Amino acid sequence: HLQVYLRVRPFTTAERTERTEQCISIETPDTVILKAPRASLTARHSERFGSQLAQRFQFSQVYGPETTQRDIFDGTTKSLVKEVLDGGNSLIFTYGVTNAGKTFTFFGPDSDGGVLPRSLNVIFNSIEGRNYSQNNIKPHRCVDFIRLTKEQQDEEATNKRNLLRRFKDVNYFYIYFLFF
Ligand SMILES: Nc1ncnc2c1ncn2[C@@H]1O[C@H](COP(=O)(O)OP(=O)(O)OP(=O)(O)O)[C@@H](O)[C@H]1O
Repeated sequence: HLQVYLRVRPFTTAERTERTEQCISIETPDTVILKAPRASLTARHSERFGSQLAQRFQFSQVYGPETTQRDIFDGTTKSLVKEVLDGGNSLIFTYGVTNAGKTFTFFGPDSDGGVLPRSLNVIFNSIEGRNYSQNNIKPHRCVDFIRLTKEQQDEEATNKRNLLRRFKDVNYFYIYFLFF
């Protein structure tokens, strides 16, 4: 079942003027009305031809500028993560013009994470007792997995050891660098 949400981010100080504030209004919890700025080509064009200036758009829910990261997560994503933990599949993606707030909504600043870190928190807090302790399974093409033979498991273990050793060297380098 498809849900389409709209998040309206706050105006920045530079953007906020009487004119821009009139461009968007949240009419009901699931409807917004957009008006083209008076000086824009769209507005001038539509006045000339006498067509409707304001347009109404409907969503499953509209989240206004005062909405917190937690509100967004609780209202849009949390139930999907719970479904995934019960074996279901879910997809969530953001769509919008540049500067609309997609990255902010998805990742968020470190101090106030977006839907991705919040989802991972729920997942990692819920898998205790459910994680697979053996290392004989490897993901294959996103939707499948392969069961490794003993030789393949040894090869994977060697690769992992080599990789971690390389990271350790890098860390030593930074510690050395900071120290002097
Ligand atoms: N809900 C919000 N509250 C406060 N600031 C926000 C909010 N949403 C976005 N911003 C700020 O607005 C700016 C643009 O947001 P962001 O980078 O997330 O846009 P974007 O849609 O990912 O843009 P692009 O497509 O260009 O990557 C950033 O400075 C971000 O911190």
